[in-house]
Amino acid sequence: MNVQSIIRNLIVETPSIPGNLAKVATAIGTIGGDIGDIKTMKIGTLSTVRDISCTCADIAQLNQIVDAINNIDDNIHVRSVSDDVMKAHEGGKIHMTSRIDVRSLSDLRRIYTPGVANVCQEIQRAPEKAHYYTSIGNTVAIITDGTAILGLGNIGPVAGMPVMEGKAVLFDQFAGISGIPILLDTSNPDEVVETVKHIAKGFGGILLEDIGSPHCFEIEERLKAELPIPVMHDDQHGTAVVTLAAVISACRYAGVELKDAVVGQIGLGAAGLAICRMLMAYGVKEVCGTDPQESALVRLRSFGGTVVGSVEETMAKCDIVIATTGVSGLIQPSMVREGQIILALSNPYPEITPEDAIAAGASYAADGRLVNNVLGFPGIFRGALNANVKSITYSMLLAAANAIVDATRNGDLVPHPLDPNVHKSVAEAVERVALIEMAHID
Ligand SMILES: NC(=O)c1ccc[n+]([C@@H]2O[C@H](COP(=O)([O-])OP(=O)(O)OC[C@H]3O[C@@H](n4cnc5c(N)ncnc54)[C@H](O)[C@@H]3O)[C@@H](O)[C@H]2O)c1
Ligand SMILES: O=C(O)C[C@H](O)C(=O)O
Ligand SMILES: [Mg+2]
Repeated sequence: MNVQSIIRNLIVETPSIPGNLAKVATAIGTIGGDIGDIKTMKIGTLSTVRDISCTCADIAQLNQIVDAINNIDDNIHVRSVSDDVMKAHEGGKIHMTSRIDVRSLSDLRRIYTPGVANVCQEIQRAPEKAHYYTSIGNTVAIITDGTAILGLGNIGPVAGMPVMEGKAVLFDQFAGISGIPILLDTSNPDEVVETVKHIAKGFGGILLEDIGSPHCFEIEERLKAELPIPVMHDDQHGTAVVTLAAVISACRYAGVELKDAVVGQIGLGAAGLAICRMLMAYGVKEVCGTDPQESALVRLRSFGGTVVGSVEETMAKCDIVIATTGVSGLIQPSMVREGQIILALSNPYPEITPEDAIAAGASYAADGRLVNNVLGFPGIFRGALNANVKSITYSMLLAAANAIVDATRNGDLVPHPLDPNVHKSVAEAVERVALIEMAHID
């Protein structure tokens, strides 16, 4: 499979006779299409209509697949090709809803004027009660300046909104948290910090998302120091937590002692440097990395990592390679060493596909769809909000990584993101550490 790809839905009509779906699947597979979900839309006496989701390398391959299906025989037809990804985004993916029905005048008076005034005054007298009488304690701002949207680069905050809405959907579904996207039209650290500080009162936590390096480091550090609520840059720490979990599992299966392994990081931006730091905090002795930006190398050295000259050198030297560059196809199969563990985490397209890495000799390989911070950030914030903690610490992040490892089924690198247990386990682990740490401070 090509590193880059498109997803389309084929609406296919076949005679209602056994064996036809197999012919369609064979036609798709022979051209190199990857079948996802198949939904049966209609079973008629004469014909059956199915919606077949298909990942293809590009439009040319999609057209070949359509032709191949239409050429099976005169009774099998592709009725239409739809782009369900675009359709799912029509009107946006999120909507603020009320938790209370307003059916009578007394409902109106209870939840709005005049009843609400008493609640306001109660909070005025005892501000900490806002945590109980408003949604603030369960709401997280998802803040971006649009400078590192996935691996698409600096495409601006508005173009990044679909990603932010996606994070809000995941917050809601996996952790019951309201995520509110906030789009900033500045990347200047002073202005970002000032703006976030001015709006922070309405939120129980701040998730920084797809803010590029190096300005993301200063922004996060200052906000953490200056705000009394949890602040976390997802691309740094959410990613580092999930990556550590995946690496721990891969090493167990491969019989490698992680702490003694040589780990190489290709790309030392927000995600890459945080992964390096997390691995070192875990006890890995040798972490090295490469990046064209001198400032990234200076940072790596300051954290105790060593600099490697190039992608080729990193691939040749390291037992475990983690890539977060945003550059699709950067790792050539010829660079892969026998038995290497390779996590090519760039989204939407990895530095090397897991299939190509395994075919080239890697013992374990994954991309950023599988090893994704979706396994981390919802549970981390759930746990932090439950404990009403002021900040998210390294111990909480390590506990989250261990919880992900414990929730991983034997043979897998990480749990399935739709497994509700993983988010619950991460939340409980973070809350437990948060409560212990708060008890020690008190
Ligand atoms: N799977 C996940 O959960 C996850 C999480 C966060 C980020 N990511 C992905 O990681 C990528 C980077 O994200 P980020 O937030 O760290 O961005 P970033 O802009 O902060 O960092 C990217 C870094 O890669 C470096 N780089 C570019 N080309 C390179 C090359 N040829 N060799 C070595 N280094 C190179 C850049 O100089 C930069 O330092 C994106 O594609 C993003 O989607 C994935
Ligand atoms: O958004 C994702 O899929 C993961 C990560 O936050 C990224 O920026 O790639
Ligand atoms: Mg991101």
